[in-house]
Amino acid sequence: MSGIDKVGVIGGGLMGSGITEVAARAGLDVVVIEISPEAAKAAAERVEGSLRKAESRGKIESAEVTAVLDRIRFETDLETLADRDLVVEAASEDEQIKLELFRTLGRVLTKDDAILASNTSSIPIVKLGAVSGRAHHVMGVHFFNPAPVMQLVELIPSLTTSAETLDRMRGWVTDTLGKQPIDATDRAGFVVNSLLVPYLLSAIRMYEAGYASAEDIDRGMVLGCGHPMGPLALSDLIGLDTIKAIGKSMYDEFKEPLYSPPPLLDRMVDAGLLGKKSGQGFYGYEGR
Ligand SMILES: C[C@H](O)CC(=O)SCCNC(=O)CCNC(=O)[C@H](O)C(C)(C)COP(=O)(O)OP(=O)(O)OC[C@H]1O[C@@H](n2cnc3c(N)ncnc32)[C@H](O)[C@@H]1OP(=O)(O)O
Repeated sequence: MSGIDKVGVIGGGLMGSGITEVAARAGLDVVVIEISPEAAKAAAERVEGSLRKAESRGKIESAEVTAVLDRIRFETDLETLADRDLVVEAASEDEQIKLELFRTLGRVLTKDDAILASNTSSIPIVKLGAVSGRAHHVMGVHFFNPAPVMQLVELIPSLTTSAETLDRMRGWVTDTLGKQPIDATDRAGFVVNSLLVPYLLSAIRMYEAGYASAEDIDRGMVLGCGHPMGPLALSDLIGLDTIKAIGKSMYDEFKEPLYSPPPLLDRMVDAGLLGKKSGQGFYGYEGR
């Protein structure tokens, strides 16, 4: 057994709310930290909205929705995480923000063997471990969007993560959450984003160059390759700011031009066109 019963999640955005839902549905007590009461309220609505959708699809009973929601608390003070067995950081993909969080969390957690995990897709885990002062207990645990639906979790130990921490996280992901892990090394992009992000950026470049319409690029990959959604719709789902941040981290690490965010992506992020979460990306989502 992983011995992980009390979980903290930093950030209730797309990924944080999904991870919260997954953990609470597995019967765990979850505290979510947001930056303001307003953001905490939005995170609570996100989790409830997803549970109601699952309920409407017959994936979960109504009584269980209430029980799951009762297992989640939304807070704004990191100190409320003191008694947690595991904290999963799912803040925005910004190295400075994450470093500051790990510095603070390393001090806040009171249990000697408490694990600090990051859902980062591209920031070096070893750096987060170093600033936390408890590097043996720090690793990456990378979920996929939408977390309640996607089966995969990447496990990323750094050079300083202990074997025991990795074993406990593998047990948690497999036995408690019922997800399927793969192991990755601490390199920007890990396994999946190293393959996925250049593909998404290539689709954006193709659209930018006027090769084809967004709809036809997406239909091409859905109908021609059997993907559940096309690359531009998937970019909107992930969030264009997130894709830009991941591409930039990967480019910084490898200097591989395919990872470099194209100008159209920069401009869309500057304009606040972030995809589904902002209501507009390559497609419009108002009222959807
Ligand atoms: C960038 C990051 O670092 C890494 C990433 O996250 S990369 C992104 C990875 N994600 C992807 O590639 C997503 C690709 N897209 C897909 O798989 C699908 O299009 C999708 C799952 C997003 C949506 O599929 P679609 O069929 O249109 O949606 P929907 O019918 O609402 O839901 C799909 C299934 O999930 C279920 N579901 C939805 N919400 C749920 C929830 N909260 N809990 C449980 N099940 C849920 C639905 O009931 C449905 O199940 P069914 O097929 O048995 O009825």
